[in-house]
Amino acid sequence: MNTATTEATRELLLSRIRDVPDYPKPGVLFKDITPLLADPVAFGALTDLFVELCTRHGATKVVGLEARGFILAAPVAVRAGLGFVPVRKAGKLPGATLGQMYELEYGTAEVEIHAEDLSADDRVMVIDDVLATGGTAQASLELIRRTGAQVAGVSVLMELGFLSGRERIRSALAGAPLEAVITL
Ligand SMILES: O=P(O)(O)OC[C@H]1O[C@H](OP(=O)(O)OP(=O)(O)O)[C@H](O)[C@@H]1O
Ligand SMILES: Nc1ncnc2[nH]cnc12
Repeated sequence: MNTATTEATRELLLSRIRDVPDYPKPGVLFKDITPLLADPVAFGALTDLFVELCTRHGATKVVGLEARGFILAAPVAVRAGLGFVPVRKAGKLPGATLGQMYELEYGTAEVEIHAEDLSADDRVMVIDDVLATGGTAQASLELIRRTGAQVAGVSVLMELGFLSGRERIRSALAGAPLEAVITL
């Protein structure tokens, strides 16, 4: 994130993220963004930051990752004047989909996109709350690549650096930027 992200804004956002130990399972420190969503000043400041990144990187579409990514990405798309496209967990989209499996800590999961929602003319900004292991973002980038669209970047509120998601998605980014407002 560049100098336009003031330290005061970062501090405000960080103060609105609640740590919940041992959720959803023992050993996980869950980063709960509901206090941030409940504060219109903080939510508005984060939306402004993401809009600025969409503009800077020339996005034509905003992709949100289910479910918390939907909440953050939708107001960005509206404010930036761009279309919103959901990447959903498998089995939720009614039309013709592309699907991508990915590995979780234990087992596998799958995400899907409506194939007709993106085309080769699009440059896509992917928005989510957390980059952890990078599995969700990596699968989503692969889906976007398969539609023929370009990736303008991935923007997240929080990067959990110790889980090395940045390294995992490096090749899928193909040179596009990963922007994290807060790195922990
Ligand atoms: O980098 P990763 O290890 O893939 O983890 C990050 C993902 O995990 C969380 O979503 P989750 O699947 O818990 O879904 P939710 O937003 O529906 O709660 C988070 O919102 C990211 O999408
Ligand atoms: N620690 C965490 N907190 C919130 N969301 C997450 N997604 C993956 N790891 C997470």
